[in-house]
Amino acid sequence: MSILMVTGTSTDVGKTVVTAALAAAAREAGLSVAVCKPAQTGVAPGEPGDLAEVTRLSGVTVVVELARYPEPLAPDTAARRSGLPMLRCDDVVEAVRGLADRHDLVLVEGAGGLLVRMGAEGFTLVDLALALGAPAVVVAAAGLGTLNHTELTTRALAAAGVACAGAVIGSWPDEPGLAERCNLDDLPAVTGVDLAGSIPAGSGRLDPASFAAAASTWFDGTWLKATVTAG
Ligand SMILES: Nc1ncnc2c1ncn2[C@@H]1O[C@H](COP(=O)(O)OP(=O)(O)OP(=O)(O)O)[C@@H](O)[C@H]1O
Ligand SMILES: C[C@H](N)[C@H](N)CCCCCC(=O)O
Ligand SMILES: [Mg+2]
Repeated sequence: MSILMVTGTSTDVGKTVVTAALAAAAREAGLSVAVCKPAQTGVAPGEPGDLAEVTRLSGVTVVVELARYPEPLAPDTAARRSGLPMLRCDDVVEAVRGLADRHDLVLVEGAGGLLVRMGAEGFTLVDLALALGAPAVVVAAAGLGTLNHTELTTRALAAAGVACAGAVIGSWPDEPGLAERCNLDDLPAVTGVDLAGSIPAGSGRLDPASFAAAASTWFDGTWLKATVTAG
């Protein structure tokens, strides 16, 4: 079994779409996959959140959300304002380990960027990754500004002792501009981590069968086999 954390340089950068693509690729490779979204914010009770999108796109149905808060904020802030209980790091670790006992691959999607406070004592995805002994994939934007944001994130992972499994561009434009084209070389150069793939813009709007069939092609094949489908 293996656990892979999915973080990003910020919110709205494509973590959920990348999580769905990784889940679809692993499922297509015959692995049993589970996905955990510890803290969902900005979604009302009963409304579809990130995990509904992961299931819709990848077909993976073993999905676990541990806390949900209505306001679109950092989970600890949203919890305080809602009066709902804060998520606890130990509870997330226990839940993910339980999934890992029963599945080949567990994907854990953070909320927002790497250092967003997810709950009690201000724990972050870094704390979860350390407790689980799991590497993290960093989902990054494609264009101008991503070099700084991505290197900040990979340096924070390195400083904390969390292995970075690679970077993935969450939404690659149909017509990449100058910065996007340069970033394909500059991102691995400045971060020191592999650019493991990129998800074509609009992929989230594909029908599930097309998404699942294409997902594995969006990643470097060697990386995918070593990091994801090896199980
Ligand atoms: N490759 C893509 N194709 C289509 N839509 C995309 C793609 N990447 C991102 N999006 C869209 O951009 C928005 C933000 O993406 P996404 O939900 O994956 O961000 P996120 O990093 O998971 O955010 P959060 O921090 O809330 O979890 C969504 O509406 C999503 O559908
Ligand atoms: C609401 C949003 N979609 C995410 N779920 C939470 C993003 C928190 C970002 C906090 C911050 O970095 O300012
Ligand atoms: Mg998301």
